[in-house]
Amino acid sequence: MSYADRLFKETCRDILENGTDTKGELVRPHWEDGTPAYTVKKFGVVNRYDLRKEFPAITLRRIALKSAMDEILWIYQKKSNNIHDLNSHVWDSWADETGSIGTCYGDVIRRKFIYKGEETDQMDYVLRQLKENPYSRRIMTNMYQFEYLHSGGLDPCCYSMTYNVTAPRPEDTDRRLVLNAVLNQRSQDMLAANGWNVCQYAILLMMVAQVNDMVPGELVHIIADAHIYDRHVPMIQELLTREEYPAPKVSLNPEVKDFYQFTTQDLIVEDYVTGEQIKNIPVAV
Ligand SMILES: Nc1nc(=O)c2c([nH]1)NC[C@@H]1CN(c3ccc(C(=O)N[C@@H](CCC(=O)O)C(=O)O)cc3)CN21
Ligand SMILES: O=c1ccn([C@H]2C[C@H](O)[C@@H](COP(=O)(O)O)O2)c(=O)[nH]1
Repeated sequence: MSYADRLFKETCRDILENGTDTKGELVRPHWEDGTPAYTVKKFGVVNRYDLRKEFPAITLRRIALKSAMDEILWIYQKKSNNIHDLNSHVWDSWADETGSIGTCYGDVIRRKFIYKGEETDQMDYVLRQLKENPYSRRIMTNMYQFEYLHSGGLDPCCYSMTYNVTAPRPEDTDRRLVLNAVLNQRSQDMLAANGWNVCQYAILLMMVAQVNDMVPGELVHIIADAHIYDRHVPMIQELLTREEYPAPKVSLNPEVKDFYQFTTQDLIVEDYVTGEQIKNIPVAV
């Protein structure tokens, strides 16, 4: 059974049983009808996924893996902040009339800076460090840039990825170096986006590993505020009763050796058996 299902269920149960309620607090998000969107929340959730064992997709309901990858390519490869460059509609509510979500996400990744005399951007910096200096402990992207927050549509939730290379363990038959990462997330909507975010960053780790001829290893997901919105509680309770299936097999077209050449066509998904999709999840804006 999928390990991601177990972790998802454990995290949600923990939030419902031991979390605190924000009801009555001054909360920013609201529902479409203007009602404040309160949550039950848990501070400081840490989930570890080992990509050498299986892909971390929940099977309780289907995660749209190609759309999830498309959004990650939008941020880290196209480095775009315009929803017209995105194939899904998940960001529509946060865009202005030109389609821009402002100075956040891809806009921050795209920004140039000078590193050791050369102009680069955050993603190119990561790719170059992994090639030239793989054992460095300074390989990261960080989208939480205070000087740009005021004109962004939404402060980034998944805001930093720290890449870290380890040697293969004695029992590993694949003797290539292992690429791990810590994903830091300040805020997590468990129903709408937990499964989605985990799969996105697993795919990003797989892409970055492949272009460096490394094995994707552990993804450590650190969530500061893991929450379930009030209107999502019945849907989460129903998900908790669902059957779990084995994790799907997810791989990348092995021909792609350049991070900037990946497309969603290069994602190969096999044996993804899931429970029924939950239609029309209300998203707090
Ligand atoms: N309250 C809230 N929750 C979020 O998850 C969220 C925000 N706000 N603000 C911006 C983005 C948009 N996000 C979203 C919104 C919807 C889906 C969603 O409905 N995903 C569908 C598939 C969508 C598709 O195939 O195009 C799913 O089934 O996972 C995912 C991420 C994550 N973010
Ligand atoms: O990738 C994402 C993007 C957004 N979310 C969720 C987390 C929160 O529920 C909202 C953002 O509201 P804030 O008040 O800015 O925290 O969006 C997510 O889980 N994953």
